Formats: sequence, C-alpha cells, structure tokens
Amino acid sequence: MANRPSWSPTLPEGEEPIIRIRGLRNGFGDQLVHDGLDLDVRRGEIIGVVGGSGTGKSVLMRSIIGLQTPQAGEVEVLGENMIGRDEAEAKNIRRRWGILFQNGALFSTLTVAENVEVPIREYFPFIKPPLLDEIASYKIAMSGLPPDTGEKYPSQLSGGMRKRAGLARALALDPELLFLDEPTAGLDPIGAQAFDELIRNLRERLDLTVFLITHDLDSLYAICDRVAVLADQKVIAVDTIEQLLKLDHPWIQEYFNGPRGRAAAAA
Ligand SMILES: Nc1ncnc2c1ncn2[C@@H]1O[C@H](COP(=O)(O)OP(=O)(O)OP(=O)(O)O)[C@@H](O)[C@H]1O
Repeated sequence: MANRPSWSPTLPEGEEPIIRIRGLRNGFGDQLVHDGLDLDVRRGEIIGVVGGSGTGKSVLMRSIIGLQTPQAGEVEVLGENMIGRDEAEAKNIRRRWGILFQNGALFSTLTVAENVEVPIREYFPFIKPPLLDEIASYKIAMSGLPPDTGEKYPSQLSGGMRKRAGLARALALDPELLFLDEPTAGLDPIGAQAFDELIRNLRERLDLTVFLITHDLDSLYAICDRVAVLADQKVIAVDTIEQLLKLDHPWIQEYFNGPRGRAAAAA
C-alpha cells in the first residue's frame, strides 16, 4: 500500500509475520485494557514493547501465549491461530517458544539443571538422564552461566544468575520465538548490559525472534530493531526509535525525549 506509514503496527501486504494480532480486545470488569489492537511481529526481529504502567503489556503477552482469552480479536503465532485451540494442539504450538517471566519463575525446590529439564521431560519423556543432563548443561552454558550452576538451587543464585537460569530453561526446547518480560528489571546497569548482549548474541546464533517487554531505555536502544508503543488501548506505532521520535504523540515524546530517554540515546 502506497500510503502505509513506516510506523504502522501491521506489516506491508505480502510479508508474513511470526505473530499477527488483529482487533484484540481485553478487559477486566469495567476496565478495557485493549480495544482494536493490531500488531505484526517480523520473523527474526527483536521487538521491544513499551507503554506506561498498566497499559497492558503483560496482558498482551499473555494473550499471545494463550494464558489470557481475549474478549475479541485474532491472534496467530507461527502461522497458527491461538484462540480456542484444544489443549493438545496448544501444547504442540507452545513448545515452539520460550518464555522468561518477570521473576524468573523457577521452581525453588529443583536445581537449575532440573529446572531446565522440566520442559524437556514434558515433551520428550523418553530422553534419559545422561542425555537430559547434557542438554541442560549445554543450555546453562549458552546462557552464560558457569558449569557448576546446574547443581545449585535458585536461592543460591544472584538475581542476574536467576534470570540467566530462567533463560536457560526458556531455551530448553530450541524455541523459534522468545518472550521476555522485563528481563533486566532489578539488575545493576552492568548486569543489564551483559544480559542485553547475551540476548543479541543468542538471536544471531539461534535465529530467534524476540518479543521483549521492557521499561529499560538502554535495552531498547541497544538491542531492539523496532519498538511497539502501547497507549490508548492499542499499539499506536511500531518503528525504530529514530522514526518514533518523529511522531507527535505526547507519551512517545515524553518517554524517548525526556531526560532518561536522551541519556540512553547518548550512551
Ligand atoms: N487477571 C487480572 N484481573 C484483573 N485485572 C487485571 C488482570 N491482569 C491485568 N489486569 C489489569 O490490566 C491492566 C494491564 O495490566 P498489565 O499487567 O498488562 O500492565 P503492564 O503494561 O504490563 O504494566 P506494568 O508496566 O506496570 O507491568 C492493569 O490495570 C491491571 O490491573
């Protein structure tokens, strides 16, 4: 379409998105969180999702991964419709992505290696311990953790290491798509930067698409190909930060052009 602006939340016709959302509506009681939300995520990109607190970033992610049934709209992931699928079908689709929840969501009574093995055991029950341990060690190393981390319990790890352990588990099934909910929240700037670099490297090595919810302006500048802005119950724009800055929306201007945004841009 000749008139499609670069910041459109939907891709040009003919380009097949890895996530396709149309007309999404979510609400709780009287509160409408999303209304008529459209979004396309391009295969292979790192897309950042930003928006004020309570604008529905997590609810959007939950709608995509099937943890929240929308009131209306279409959600397709990896070419599969996600709404109204039976459990067996949904399970088959779920194994093609990995998720790192905000708090890591590790099982505290299991070691890191056992945590990483949980999804592998669920989907491939015939894989026996020596191979399971080998796969877990590989994922732990891939997440930048020292080899002895596998034997440790989550409570014995620093916050940054717990995030990496959660990432190792998210990578357990060789996902095509990785969902990260505020992965650098609570990390010091050096830890956050190292985590960003890890994500960027993994994307290159594993051909991942990354859906990244974050408030971290440094991460947005450092690793995101495009950024989706949630406001007014929709994704109001998706583009590079440079292009978003040209838009005359008050939240976008305040967020990216405020003191923190300018400092992140200058870094
Ligand atoms: N299960 C639920 N029941 C009722 N309200 C909910 C539920 N889940 C989310 N909400 C509401 O939906 C709105 C969007 O929540 P969500 O967690 O997606 O926001 P967010 O953009 O991720 O916010 P933050 O940046 O603060 O994490 C909030 O007002 C929240 O209170």
